[in-house]
Amino acid sequence: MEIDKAIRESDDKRLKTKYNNAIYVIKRALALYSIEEVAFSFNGGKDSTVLLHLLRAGYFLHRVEQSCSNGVQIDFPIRTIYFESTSVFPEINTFTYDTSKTYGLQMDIIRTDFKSGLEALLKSKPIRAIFLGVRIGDPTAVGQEQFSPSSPGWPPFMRVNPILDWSYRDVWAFLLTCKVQYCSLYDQGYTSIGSIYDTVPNALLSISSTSSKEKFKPAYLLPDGRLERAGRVKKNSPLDGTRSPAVNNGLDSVNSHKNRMFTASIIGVGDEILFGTVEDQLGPSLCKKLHSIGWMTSRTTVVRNDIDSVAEEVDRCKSVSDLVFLYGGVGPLHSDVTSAGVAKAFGVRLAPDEEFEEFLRHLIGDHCTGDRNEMAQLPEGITELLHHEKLPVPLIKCCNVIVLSATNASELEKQWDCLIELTGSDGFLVTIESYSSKRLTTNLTDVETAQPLSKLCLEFPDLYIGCFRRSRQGPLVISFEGKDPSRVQAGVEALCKKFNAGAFSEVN
Ligand SMILES: Cc1cc2nc3c(=O)[nH]c(=O)nc-3n(C[C@H](O)[C@H](O)[C@H](O)COP(=O)(O)O)c2cc1C
Ligand SMILES: Nc1ncnc2c1ncn2[C@@H]1O[C@H](COP(=O)(O)OP(=O)(O)OP(=O)(O)O)[C@@H](O)[C@H]1O
Ligand SMILES: [Mg+2]
Repeated sequence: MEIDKAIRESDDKRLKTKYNNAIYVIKRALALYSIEEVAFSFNGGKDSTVLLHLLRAGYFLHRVEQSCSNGVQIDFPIRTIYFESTSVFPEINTFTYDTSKTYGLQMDIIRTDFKSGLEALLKSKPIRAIFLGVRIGDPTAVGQEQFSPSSPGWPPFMRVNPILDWSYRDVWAFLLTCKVQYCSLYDQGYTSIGSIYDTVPNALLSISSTSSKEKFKPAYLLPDGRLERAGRVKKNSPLDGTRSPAVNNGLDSVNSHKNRMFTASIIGVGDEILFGTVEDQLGPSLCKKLHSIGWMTSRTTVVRNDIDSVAEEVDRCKSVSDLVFLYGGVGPLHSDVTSAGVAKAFGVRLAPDEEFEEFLRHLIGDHCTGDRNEMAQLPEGITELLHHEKLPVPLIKCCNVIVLSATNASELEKQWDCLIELTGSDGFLVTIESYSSKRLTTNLTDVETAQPLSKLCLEFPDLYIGCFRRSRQGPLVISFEGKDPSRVQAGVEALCKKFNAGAFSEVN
């Protein structure tokens, strides 16, 4: 069988592992369901093309194991379904029909929507399981396993996803190693194909050209598979191939809010801090750093090394803060539960991240191999790696949650500087107008100062006016914080006026 042979002869260890796992899933499905009970959902896309050849190989190997085959090539009896729509690219349509002919597929063409098409199909055929080319990173993959029952509201069948854990790079390694045909659009800069209305070539593959027609490199040259959907245009937005929504990443909204208040929450993960064995340096240090760029820390907490404790706190903070910073509990140990807690808070699972794995391999060496590297498991579909040349391993950002791997103040200093550099003046950690502050001390009693201070707070609602003392007997310190230095000064003067001259002195 030519596919099996091509993989066995290849020296790509990773591809072999992915292939063997996918074949295992296919063989289990063929053992669980009869051939009449399975179907293959094929649409001419790259992922379903990979799946077609895996199914051909898997079916062949299944037959060999059952001693039904003498090794001679057999045809492909798995029912194939294609939902043909009027908005499909003609190249995709032609490729799907041509491939069906080449491999003798029994193809059912369905011209209604997925749900009603499947309802009708399942009524007329004994189908119980459908093979799909869904992969981690596809928006529809969230929450799916290799065997996942169809969603509530859909007709009942088993979704079988043999290439769920394949990356973009794995897909291309397979197609090129097996030298199989794929749709011509992938040689013209398309990296993931939807309908003609929502798909353009991936701008990251554009070659600058002097002629009027823009040229693109082939899909397999995309260096970062996480950007495969950068050629998908957001629904309801005009087609614009030069500025993809995936790359823009919501920065416009940050820019337009440059003058508003930004708030952060800080979560430390560490039983040791709670036991009092270790003194927390990172929380206070982060507060200072955030304050220095004009942010307001609205909450700091320390939670136990326990997935639910982390998840509950992240869930609470992520909706009320612009950014949530987490530190502690990062690594491969049993107590390193931070990633799992973040995943749980967002309702996604942990999945292997190939790119992160590569960084860890460079750092740790080959002690941790491929899929078994627990540290390389990150919240699926929501993780962005923040790269900086000074960081041996990128930082992890899941929506508005940033996981810092620092364990002491100097490591934090470095990671913070990288974050600030990375996000520049208009990124997610936008530097806004910093706080201006003044402090006064006084030997007046609390009782004497209380009422005038309350009034002052009403007169200056734009200032934070706080009081603290370093000892019960020592002087009272009154602090003024605000974005407008002249208002801070006015607040200070207004307080001094309420008392005799010399009642207050300014301190740093
Ligand atoms: C055979 C088949 C089965 C599907 N089953 C489900 C399902 O159980 N639940 C669901 O939410 N979507 C299901 N879908 C829809 C897909 O998740 C997804 O919406 C569709 O592939 C369109 O993807 P696109 O928007 O990226 O083009 C199914 C699609 C196909 C073709
Ligand atoms: N119109 C369709 N007809 C049949 N199956 C479909 C259709 N659209 C999607 N599918 C199934 O869903 C899977 C995932 O679709 P998706 O668009 O993510 O992948 P693809 O089309 O194979 O590749 P690409 O990401 O390059 O578009 C497909 O591999 C296929 O199994
Ligand atoms: Mg597609």
